[in-house]
Amino acid sequence: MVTRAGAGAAVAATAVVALLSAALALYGPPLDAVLERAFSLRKVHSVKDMENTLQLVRNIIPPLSSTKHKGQDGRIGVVGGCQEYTGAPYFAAISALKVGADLSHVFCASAAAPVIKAYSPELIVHPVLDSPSAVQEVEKWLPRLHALVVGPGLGRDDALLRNVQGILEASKARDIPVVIDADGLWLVAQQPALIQGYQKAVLTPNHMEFSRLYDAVLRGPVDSDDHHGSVLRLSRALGNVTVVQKGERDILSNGQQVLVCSQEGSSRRCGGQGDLLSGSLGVLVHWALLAGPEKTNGGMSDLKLTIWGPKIETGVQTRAQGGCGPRTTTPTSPHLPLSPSPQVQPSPGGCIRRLLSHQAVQPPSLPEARSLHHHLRHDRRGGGRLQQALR
Ligand SMILES: NC(=O)C1=CN([C@@H]2O[C@H](COP(=O)(O)OP(=O)(O)OC[C@H]3O[C@@H](n4cnc5c(N)ncnc54)[C@H](O)[C@@H]3O)[C@@H](O)[C@H]2O)[C@@H](O)CC1
Ligand SMILES: Nc1ncnc2c1ncn2[C@@H]1O[C@H](COP(=O)(O)OP(=O)(O)OP(=O)(O)O)[C@@H](O)[C@H]1O
Ligand SMILES: [Mg+2]
Repeated sequence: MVTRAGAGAAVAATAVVALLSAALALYGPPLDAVLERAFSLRKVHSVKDMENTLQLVRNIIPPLSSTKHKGQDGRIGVVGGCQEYTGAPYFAAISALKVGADLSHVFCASAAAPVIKAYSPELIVHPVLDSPSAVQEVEKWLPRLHALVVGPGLGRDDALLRNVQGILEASKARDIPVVIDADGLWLVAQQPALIQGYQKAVLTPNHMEFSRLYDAVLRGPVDSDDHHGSVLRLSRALGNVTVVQKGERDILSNGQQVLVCSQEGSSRRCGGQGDLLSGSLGVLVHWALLAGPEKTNGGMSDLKLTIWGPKIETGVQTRAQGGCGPRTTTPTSPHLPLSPSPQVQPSPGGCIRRLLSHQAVQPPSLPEARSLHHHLRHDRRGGGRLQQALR
């Protein structure tokens, strides 16, 4: 069971800094009291650092206003929930509401529906995923949803996976952003073509899911000496979809840039923390896309920050080189030179939006990507082609 502190820390340790706004949305002021509780088992983070980062995220949070109508700030659908797993879809769907969505739907197998309904009156639970007309049933709702989170608690039943395949196809046809997690990633590993080149897809693999997906797509093991490059390669091989590899440091890439979040989080490794992330991300991806260039200062090249957390990692494309990296790629100080000037400093939403709506380079085809992977693994002399790409 994810404890409150674990949940807060999991949120705060996410790969997508925009999720930090969840800390704000979940707990409201005073933030320092909340962060103190979230990090109570370890030295308390300087709220000042977190505050600076949060300031960047606020740009994409839609303001509350009496002129809005129900659902306007986010209607999110979670596709998952089966006989065995009812917690994961609940965690994902309730996180979407806690972060700030107005409505949260769960499309699950009939056996899971009464259980998830019992967890919360706030969730709109549709027991359709194991129905022969599952795709049509979900398709009816797609015009009313802003984003989907596919996979939490889905399980690996072939019939369910086939239905989810149809739901993904229908979502792509409507240009709906999709966050794919958990057993949704199991499906993508079986059929990478399902999301190939769909740049409004965000994949959120954990360690195991990343290895599985990497092996399925690039036909070889992850290069454990080159995490950044591995995430970049996988993103490129899938046509520049955004990949968020969760871990002690979360590594994100859209096949062009690599972002790293090393913000310290919970040391608990309990089940459900990834579900919190995927549900929260469903809302924030929608908000980041909605925010528009004026709120996220357009493209990557304007971004000064790419690393959120106490350390600057090397190997990240520098800002000068058109990336969103910090002004330097060598560690300059243990702490980020956080000198936000909001009107200049675009929000990390810019990174998210940029990651999601960048003008993609022509990604290599799958065979090309596989041969690049092969060369890189066997061409350790003075930086292979990927290292060139990262410079
Ligand atoms: N309460 C619930 O209903 C929960 C349901 N869950 C669902 O369970 C299904 C399977 O998810 P899992 O995450 O268990 O499956 P994974 O395929 O990610 O994990 C398989 C095995 O790998 C191990 N593993 C995970 N991370 C590892 C790491 N960093 N290093 C080494 N080994 C690692 C795990 O112990 C697990 O036994 C998904 O659909 C997921 O959504 C989980 O989200 C957890 C909570
Ligand atoms: N070793 C670690 N140290 C610190 N934080 C971690 C570590 N591994 C993962 N995290 C953080 O925990 C969160 C969940 O990651 P995790 O790998 O547990 O996902 P998951 O296995 O998909 O979880 P779930 O049980 O919900 O499926 C992420 O935000 C990630 O940043
Ligand atoms: Mg998971």
